[in-house]
Amino acid sequence: MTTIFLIGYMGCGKTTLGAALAAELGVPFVDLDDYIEERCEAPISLIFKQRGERGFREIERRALVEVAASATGSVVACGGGTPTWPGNMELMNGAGLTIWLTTSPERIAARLALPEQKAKRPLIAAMQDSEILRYVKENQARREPCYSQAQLRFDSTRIETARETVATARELATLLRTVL
Ligand SMILES: Nc1ncnc2c1ncn2[C@@H]1O[C@H](COP(=O)(O)OP(=O)(O)O)[C@@H](O)[C@H]1O
Ligand SMILES: O=C(O)C1=C[C@@H](OP(=O)(O)O)[C@@H](O)[C@H](O)C1
Ligand SMILES: [Mg+2]
Repeated sequence: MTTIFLIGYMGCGKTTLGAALAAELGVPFVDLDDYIEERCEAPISLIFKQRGERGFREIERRALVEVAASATGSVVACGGGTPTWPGNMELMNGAGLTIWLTTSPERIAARLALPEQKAKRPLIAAMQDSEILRYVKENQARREPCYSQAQLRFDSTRIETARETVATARELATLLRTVL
């Protein structure tokens, strides 16, 4: 099977749906943030603190190149900002199938405002909950030209529970089996 790259904004469900989709398809799952944390032996928040966003993006680019070459046939959940670095969308579109997972900004903001979600995402960690929705809307709009280079788009706004995630992964797997 071709490698599947899930892209989309922070909190849209790439990691959650990606793991369920890989299980459904019976293929390995790679989360790019987890891969980076293992490689660097440091959490994403510390990498941002020590090297800044630019330093993180350079590490993320190298990780993506490695994963695209080594994890063929896997489902890969990217970080929300992976598509913004020059060449990353071209790399993924050339190496497999890219799927843009979309979810409403309101739902994303509600998920990201949860303390444990906020704490692991340095771009929003210091924000008041009331600032998050505006930031999500503005930042998502800025990133849209990158996300829209995906080959497929899948709206997961209606998924609200873990059980629905599994059902959706099944639906998506069925769809993918017909196109791959
Ligand atoms: N379909 C869903 N229904 C309810 N909550 C979800 C769903 N998908 C994700 N979440 C919640 O939102 C949080 C962020 O999801 P995650 O998969 O980490 O998103 P991403 O990898 O795109 O940032 C998760 O911790 C999870 O609890
Ligand atoms: O959107 C972003 O710039 C980021 C998204 C995060 O991944 P998730 O989209 O899985 O939260 C993580 O890579 C990092 O905090 C930066
Ligand atoms: Mg994730």
